[in-house]
Amino acid sequence: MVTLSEINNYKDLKNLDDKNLKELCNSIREEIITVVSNNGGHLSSSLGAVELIVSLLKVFDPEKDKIIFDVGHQSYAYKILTGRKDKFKTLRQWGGISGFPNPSESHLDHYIGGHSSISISAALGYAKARDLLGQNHHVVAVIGDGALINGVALEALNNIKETKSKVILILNDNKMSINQCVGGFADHLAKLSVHPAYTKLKKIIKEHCKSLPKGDSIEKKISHLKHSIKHFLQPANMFEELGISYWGPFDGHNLQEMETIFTLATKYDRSLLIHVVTQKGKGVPYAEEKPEKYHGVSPAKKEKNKECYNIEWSSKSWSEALAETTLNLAQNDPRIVCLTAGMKEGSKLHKFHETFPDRFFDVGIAEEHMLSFAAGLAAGGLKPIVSIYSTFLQRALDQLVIDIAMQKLPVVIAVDRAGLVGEDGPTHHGLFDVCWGRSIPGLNIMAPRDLMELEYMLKGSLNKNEPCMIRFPKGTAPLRVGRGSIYGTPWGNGILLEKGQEWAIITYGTGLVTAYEACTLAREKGLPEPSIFDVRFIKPLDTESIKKLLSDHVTIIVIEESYKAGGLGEAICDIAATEGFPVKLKSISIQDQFVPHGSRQDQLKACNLTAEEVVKLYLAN
Ligand SMILES: Cc1ncc(C[n+]2csc(CCOP(=O)(O)OP(=O)(O)O)c2C)c(N)n1
Ligand SMILES: CC(=O)[C@@H](O)[C@H](O)COP(=O)(O)O
Ligand SMILES: [Mg+2]
Repeated sequence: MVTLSEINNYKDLKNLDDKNLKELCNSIREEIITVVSNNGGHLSSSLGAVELIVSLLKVFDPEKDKIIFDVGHQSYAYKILTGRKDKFKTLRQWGGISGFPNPSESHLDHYIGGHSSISISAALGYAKARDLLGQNHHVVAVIGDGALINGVALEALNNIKETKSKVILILNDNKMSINQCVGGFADHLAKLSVHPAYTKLKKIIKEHCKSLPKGDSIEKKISHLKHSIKHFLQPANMFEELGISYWGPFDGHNLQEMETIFTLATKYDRSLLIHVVTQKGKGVPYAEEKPEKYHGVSPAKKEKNKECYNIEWSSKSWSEALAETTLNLAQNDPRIVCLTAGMKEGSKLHKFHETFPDRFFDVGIAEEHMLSFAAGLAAGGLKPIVSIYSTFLQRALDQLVIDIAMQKLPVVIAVDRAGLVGEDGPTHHGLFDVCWGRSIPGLNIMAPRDLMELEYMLKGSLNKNEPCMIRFPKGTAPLRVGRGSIYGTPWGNGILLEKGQEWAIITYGTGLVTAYEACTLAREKGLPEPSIFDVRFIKPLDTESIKKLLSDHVTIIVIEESYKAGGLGEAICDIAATEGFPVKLKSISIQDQFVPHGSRQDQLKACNLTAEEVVKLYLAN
């Protein structure tokens, strides 16, 4: 029996027959399950793509050919087979290998993964570069049915005919994004999967696939097969209409079938799309049954929130709290509608969907469309709440600026996963929204420090009749941070939570936790305790209160889990410089770097966002 331990890398696949390859696939699955159970990671997609990746690596040579995985959350088998077998146990850990492809990790990762739907564009770029530079290799993009519907992927499909450089697209169709794929494209792919012409074609190909000859006769076989494919491509097919040959659908778990088709694709002279049908979660009954539940698995070791003076933790995540509050508010206001771009699972919006199916819109992975759609809904008189991760909001920056802010439309954007996100790493941190958000005229940006504030800010934003962004992090939400009540603090004002001496911490959101920890540490060390000021509203800023803090303290430390450039620290520096306050102003924020994957604790430490560093900074001259 062949197991992973007998394989060094993909080059060894050449010597394995079908039976051995099947055994190897089982062994790869076992390794993926073992590591993901401990470290967390993207289980269902990776399980579903094992045979696909093994077949790709039998036919293509990644030393020469370029293979680009869309998102890359399905590429664990590729990592294992391309020199990272031993390191795979460090998946997503600090200093270990990334959960996504990354060329800085291996020269066999040809493009960075993390965000979806860019693989066709990247492949087309690689292919055009190859042709203009007179090189000779294959370029393959592997894209899922969920990722395919995004605007970027569709723009790339549209450009293939014009670009005239051959790319091989592999559409991994498992009928799932994170949740079930919905929409016109899903219907089109489903029709292709059952169309009688393709069923007949599949039969012929299966006949051809029974044995793949060597040498000259492969050319004969390919020419025969090509002829058959041409003959049977009659039904309406959007890929064919776009000038891309469509081959499929094939069984994405049938190694022989895929090897033959991929070999044939290498001989074909035009861009083509190979439609393979796979089962998300393949080989593991619980993942097959509930692929959405095992799409992203959390690490076995849960990070605990530290007990801290004046902070009471809840058992809810920020996402759960946002979803619950949205639902409660929607019960009393029929104009409230809720939107997500394929993230119903992570954003915990099931209950809203079930309760108000007509007021819930999952647009699929289509962030740009979602924001313009929300703008239209608001212009039409509704109150849209857009639930989106900070990192994915980057995709729709233009829509936020022009469609929403410039038209002053009352869209509420609930920005989830703001700050460091842990194991998903640099592609998924929400570290930019404050920096670019502050520069957008008329946009209100706020960060609740606890659940009471979240509710207050969501209600207030819905009444404000202006564009509002509410940002909150990944993980558990505090029930209460600092003083119990925010009532009496006017909308837009910051709040002095602790009155200390000599030094003050100015911050928002998760910075409050660090601030309270620093306060506790200062007390333990016999140092003066700081004032703690929560700005609450990052834009517009409560300038008057900040001026008072600047005049009442010798040292000010600004803490923010966001990039320094364009952040709160700079805004306060600006006030201090303009008004000429003779204050020592220091800040701890994210410096000019992409923060690697690992636990959130590892990341906070690496970015100096800890109580120890705050106290150290206070003591430094
Ligand atoms: C721009 C962007 N939006 C959202 C996501 C979150 N996300 C990651 S994988 C995924 C589903 C992708 O579905 P598909 O491409 O079909 O791959 P599958 O998970 O089915 O293997 C989503 C929504 C992302 N990575 N990038
Ligand atoms: C690959 C991807 O983009 C998503 O699956 C993402 O990893 C989800 O993040 P959460 O686990 O924080 O929901
Ligand atoms: Mg899919």
